[in-house]
Amino acid sequence: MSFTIPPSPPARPNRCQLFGPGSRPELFEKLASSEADVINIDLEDSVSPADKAQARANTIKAINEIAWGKKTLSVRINGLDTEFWYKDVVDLMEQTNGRLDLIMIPKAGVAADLYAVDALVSSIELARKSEKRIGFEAIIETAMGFANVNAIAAASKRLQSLHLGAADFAASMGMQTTGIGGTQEGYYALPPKDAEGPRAPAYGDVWHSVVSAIVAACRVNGVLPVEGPFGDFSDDDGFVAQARRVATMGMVGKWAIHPKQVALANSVFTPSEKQVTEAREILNAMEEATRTGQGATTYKGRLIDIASIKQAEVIVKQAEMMGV
Ligand SMILES: CC(C)(COP(=O)(O)OP(=O)(O)OC[C@H]1O[C@@H](n2cnc3c(N)ncnc32)[C@H](O)[C@@H]1OP(=O)(O)O)[C@@H](O)C(=O)NCCC(=O)NCCSC(=O)C[C@H](O)C(=O)O
Ligand SMILES: [Mg+2]
Repeated sequence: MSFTIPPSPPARPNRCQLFGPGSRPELFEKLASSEADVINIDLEDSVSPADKAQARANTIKAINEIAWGKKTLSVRINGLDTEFWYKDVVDLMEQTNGRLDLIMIPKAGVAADLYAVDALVSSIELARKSEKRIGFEAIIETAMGFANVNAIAAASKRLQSLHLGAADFAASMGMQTTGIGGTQEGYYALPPKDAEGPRAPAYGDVWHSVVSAIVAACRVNGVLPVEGPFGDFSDDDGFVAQARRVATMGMVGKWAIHPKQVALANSVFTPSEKQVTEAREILNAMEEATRTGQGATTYKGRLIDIASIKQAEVIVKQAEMMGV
């Protein structure tokens, strides 16, 4: 272990974040009554420029009037290159009742993007003598954000989570696809020309490197890593496969852009009974091994050692936080 111990991420469930455009107020009660842990009302790319002011007003009314229960409530503001973002922040903070938990910053490219929003938010909190500190979420969805992900993850004490935005990321990287998340048709390899058997394509995970970079940056800085949207909400199997891949890589949750994706995300990011039982059995086996002076032992025919304790603790801690 390094002498530098990374901070712990926020201890709250973040299995599913359900999005709804601020310009569709008829969805707000449905967001509030969903099973998602986090609700994101969007003022950015799902709202057309002509609707920005109305969407902001709808969102402020909804924050003040709807019973959001125990949900973490977040609003995605407009990008820092627009004329909208400062007013998003000022109006949200000055005209709401303290129920807003997080501000989501899209297309974070450099650490100073978070610094700028932090300065504005801090000034408003000071002026209003607010006891509550607004937290941040930021989206890595540009080549610049990918290149600066470590600095962005360390940029503000307010930062609670970092997200992959697959659609903007693909565009910014110049990727040859219009798919939002999941397996991409063109990203495959073939067996060698002279290999035996049929020459079936093997699809790779085109998001792997950026997911891995986000997870590492988050784990170093005590921030939650979260997977963004999966656009084809008619493809449940594709959603689950993508969610399971990133859960296996260390992400804690995923966005839902349609209500039918909420249960899918919750089921993937809640450890199963089998996983929790196995993790507890590993901890018991290692306790017994330690008692008899061994650092390593076997469990179901495979090696377990002191590192296995840490792996098992990840699952047990998640289960305890989610009450399963
Ligand atoms: C994708 C949608 C536009 C589809 O809307 P709609 O056609 O109304 O869906 P359905 O008819 O299938 O709806 C069935 C029922 O579910 C309710 N509904 C629909 N959507 C939502 C929702 N988001 N939250 C809660 N409830 C919802 C409908 O009202 C129907 O209810 P009922 O009539 O009572 O049965 C729409 O789902 C939508 O707008 N989704 C969110 C879009 C969004 O927020 N996008 C922003 C995030 S993704 C992004 O920005 C990309 C990212 O930044 C990147 O770069 O990757
Ligand atoms: Mg985006």
